[in-house]
Amino acid sequence: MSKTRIAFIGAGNMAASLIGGLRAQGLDASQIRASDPGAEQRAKVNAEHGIEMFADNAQAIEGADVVVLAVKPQAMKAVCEALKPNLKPEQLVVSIAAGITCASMNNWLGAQPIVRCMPNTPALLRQGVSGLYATHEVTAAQRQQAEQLLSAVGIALWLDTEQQLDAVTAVSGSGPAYFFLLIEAMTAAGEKLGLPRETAAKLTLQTALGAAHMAVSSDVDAAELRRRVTSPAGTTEAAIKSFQADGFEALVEKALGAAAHRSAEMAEQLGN
Ligand SMILES: NC(=O)C1=CN([C@@H]2O[C@H](COP(=O)(O)OP(=O)(O)OC[C@H]3O[C@@H](n4cnc5c(N)ncnc54)[C@H](OP(=O)(O)O)[C@@H]3O)[C@@H](O)[C@H]2O)C=CC1
Ligand SMILES: O=C(O)[C@@H]1CCC=N1
Repeated sequence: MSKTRIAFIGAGNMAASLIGGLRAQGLDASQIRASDPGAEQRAKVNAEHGIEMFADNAQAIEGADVVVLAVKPQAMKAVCEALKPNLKPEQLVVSIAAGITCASMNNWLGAQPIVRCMPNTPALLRQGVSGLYATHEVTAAQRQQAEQLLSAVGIALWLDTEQQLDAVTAVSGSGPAYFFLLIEAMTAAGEKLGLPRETAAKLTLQTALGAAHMAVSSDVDAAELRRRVTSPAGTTEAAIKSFQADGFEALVEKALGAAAHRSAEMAEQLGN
C-alpha cells in the first residue's frame, strides 16, 4: 500500500470510513482522491482527511491503481457506464455496493479486474468486518491491495464464491442493525420493568459491549458462554426458554434469509 493510489467514487459514509482507516494506517493524503456530487460533502471530506476532492468521477480516477465504487446500488449502472471510457485495463475496481454482481459491473465497465466486497458500518470505528470476492482477472498483487484497503477498517475475509456475498450481507453487512434492534427492545423492556430509560439504556449498552468482548476473547464458543450465565432453574433460563418457545432461532434464520434473498433480488433488479 505504500505507493498505491486510490480513488473513491462516492464519498459518503462508507467511503469516508475507508478513507479514515487508510489515513490512520499511514497512507499519505496525496495517495487518495475522491469524487462526490455534493459540494458540502466534498468540503467535509477534504477538511477531515486532507484529500483532493472532485466533482467529476473521470478526473478522480486519473492515475489511480485502485478505483473504489462507493455509491448506492441504484447509482452503480450510470456511474460505471460513465466511467468506462476513462478506466485503464490495469486499474483494479473495488465495489462495496450491495447486490451488484461482478457480471453486471463487467457489462457496464468492460473487462476490468473486480473485487466485490461487503463491509459494515462499524468500519467507522475501525471495528468492521468485510467479505471479499475476486474475479479471475484480479492479480495476486491486486488481491493484496483490496485486502489491505478493507483491513484498514477491520477484518477482511476472502470468499470462495460470489454467491456467498449474499450471506455475508445478511450476517454482517446488515448485522449491526439487528444488534441495534435488540438494544432498542431491551432498553424498552427494561423501562417497562420499572427502570428509568437512561438506566435501562446504560445497562443494555454495557451488557452488549461486555458480552461482545467476552465472545470475541474467550476460548469457548457463544453457546458455552450462554450456559455459564444460565443457572439451573434461574432467571436466565426463564428468559431463554421464553425466547425459544417463541421460535427465536427460526425468527433469526428467517430474517437473515430475507436479507440474503433481497441481496440476490437486487442483483436481478439493478443488474441490467
Ligand atoms: N451503509 C451500510 O451499512 C453499508 C453500505 N454498503 C454499500 O456502500 C455503498 C455506499 O453506501 P453509504 O456510504 O452508506 O451511502 P452514502 O449515501 O452515504 O454515500 C454514497 C455517496 O455517493 C454519492 N453519489 C451519488 N451519485 C454519485 C455519482 N454519480 N458519482 C459519485 N458519487 C455519487 C452520494 O451523494 P448524494 O448523497 O449527493 O447523492 C453520497 O455522498 C452502497 O452501495 C451500499 O450498498 C455496504 C456495506 C454496508
Ligand atoms: O441495507 C442495505 O442494503 C445496506 C447493505 C448492507 C447494509 N446496508
